[in-house]
Amino acid sequence: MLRTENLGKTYATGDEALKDVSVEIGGREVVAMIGPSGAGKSTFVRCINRLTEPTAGTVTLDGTELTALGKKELRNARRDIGMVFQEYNLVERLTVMENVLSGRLGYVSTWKAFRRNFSQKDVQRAYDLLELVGLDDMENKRVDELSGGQRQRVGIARAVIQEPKIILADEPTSSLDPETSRDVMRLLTDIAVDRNIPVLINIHEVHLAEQYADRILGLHDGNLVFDGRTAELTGDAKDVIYRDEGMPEAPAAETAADTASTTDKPTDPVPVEE
Ligand SMILES: Nc1ncnc2c1ncn2[C@@H]1O[C@H](COP(=O)(O)OP(=O)(O)OP(=O)(O)O)[C@@H](O)[C@H]1O
Repeated sequence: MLRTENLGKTYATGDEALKDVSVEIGGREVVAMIGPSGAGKSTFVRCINRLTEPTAGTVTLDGTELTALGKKELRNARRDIGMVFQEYNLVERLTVMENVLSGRLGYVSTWKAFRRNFSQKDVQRAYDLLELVGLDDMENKRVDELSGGQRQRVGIARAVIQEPKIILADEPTSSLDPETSRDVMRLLTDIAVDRNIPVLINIHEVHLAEQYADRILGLHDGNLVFDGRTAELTGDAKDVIYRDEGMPEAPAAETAADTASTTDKPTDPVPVEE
């Protein structure tokens, strides 16, 4: 269970990006955080694992108060949080397998990691995950040879191999085309169920949040102005979240036929030019 209490962030510039945000996220729910540009979505996600240091409030994961930890303890605690990034954050010149295994680095000794000496169990886990994300037989490809969707799948496999207690995804679909975005969202929702962990996704596209999330958090100007089941996200609720800003439009290609296959298995991603 992840709990934030009165979480706040004021940047050195004086920007109050997050104000008193208190939420609990647990079970295997998929939670989408939506809101206009600059509402504080990335700040919230990054404050959870202290990639950005909060300036107020607390973050607790399964009883451990992350905001109270020293550097070394925090490094250990971060193993419990799988991160998926907008720009993938992979090591481009390494292979798919090496990138996935790097998710285990927190678990192997520095010496072993230096020699890239992973246990057979970890290697088998990586193979299983590559199959899960639809990248079997691609383990020896260099990441810079992959499409955007394939890279994001590597990023997801790297997060899952940590065996985290929660996955945080910071704009995981922003660099992807609509079809690949849906594949990635479907994969993240499948992982929540299969691994029995919650997934928090910070996302611009409201239609994807509505299609895939169980619960929506709405931020406006650093304030949590909506926290409810996806079905409760009415037009009025969207007006509160997006007041004065305008809601991002769904892409024109987003038709009923496009969305009908959401329960299918993920298909191969469409290559994306980067
Ligand atoms: N490093 C920083 N230093 C100063 N201000 C920052 C910093 N990062 C973010 N901000 C400010 O904090 C506020 C929230 O930014 P944040 O990136 O969290 O919003 P967001 O909802 O994720 O936006 P977007 O959807 O455009 O990515 C904005 O006003 C932004 O300008």
